[in-house]
Amino acid sequence: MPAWDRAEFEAQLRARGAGYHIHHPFNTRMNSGLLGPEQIRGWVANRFYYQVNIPRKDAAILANCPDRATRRLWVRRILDHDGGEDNEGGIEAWLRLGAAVGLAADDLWSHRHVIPGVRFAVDAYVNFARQVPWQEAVCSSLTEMFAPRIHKDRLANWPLHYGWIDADGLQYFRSRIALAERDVEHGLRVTLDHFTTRAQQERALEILQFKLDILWAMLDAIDRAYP
Ligand SMILES: O=C(O)c1cc(C(=O)O)c2c(n1)C(=O)C(=O)c1cc(C(=O)O)[nH]c1-2
Repeated sequence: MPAWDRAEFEAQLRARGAGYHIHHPFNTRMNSGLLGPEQIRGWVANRFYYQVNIPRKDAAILANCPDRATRRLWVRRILDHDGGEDNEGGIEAWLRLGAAVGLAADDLWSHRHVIPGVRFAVDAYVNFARQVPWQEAVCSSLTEMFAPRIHKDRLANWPLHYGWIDADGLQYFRSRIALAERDVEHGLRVTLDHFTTRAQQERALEILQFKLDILWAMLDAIDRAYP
């Protein structure tokens, strides 16, 4: 099989968006205003486990990457979540989302609401990044290609459907749009440069599918735990 050219390879990656968790029934119900406060709280508390593990995942990629130029760009992702000098960071913003839906900081930090399926899925993502070549872990972050749409949907629909949630709590979603676009630009460049034979390109699609499955499995578990 001949390799795809860059444009076709990128199109193949983007086509996997059909399996993004934006299409999961739980997300569809969330976006249509059909969830109650307990279900929203369950989602926010469980997703916090993802949020706090993203910078650990990114640190694993840094640890495996011998290329200084890549590390310079990648290290920003850790500070995006953990915060830095004049940036509170995404984890702090997620805590404010928690407060807006009625969850105390300790409800989130204690992980007492985290259900097994979410824990296993998130841990699988971090372990993957620890164990594979760094370019493969970079490729697995490319679900972020599809994330700006999901954040924009929440910003548009939550204020309409969930008047009980203080709109200040939605800042996390607002902040992620530009960051996701920046991250994808870099992640896509690494992926298009690294996976060059057709077999490698097929491997990249499998990796992206693995990550899509992690996000999907999280919502399957959440959907079942908060019927
Ligand atoms: O709300 C979402 O649906 C969603 C999805 C994803 C994703 O596609 O992995 C990320 C985020 N949010 C997000 O906020 C985020 O910071 C993030 C980092 C990453 C990653 O894989 O490195 N994905 C995502």
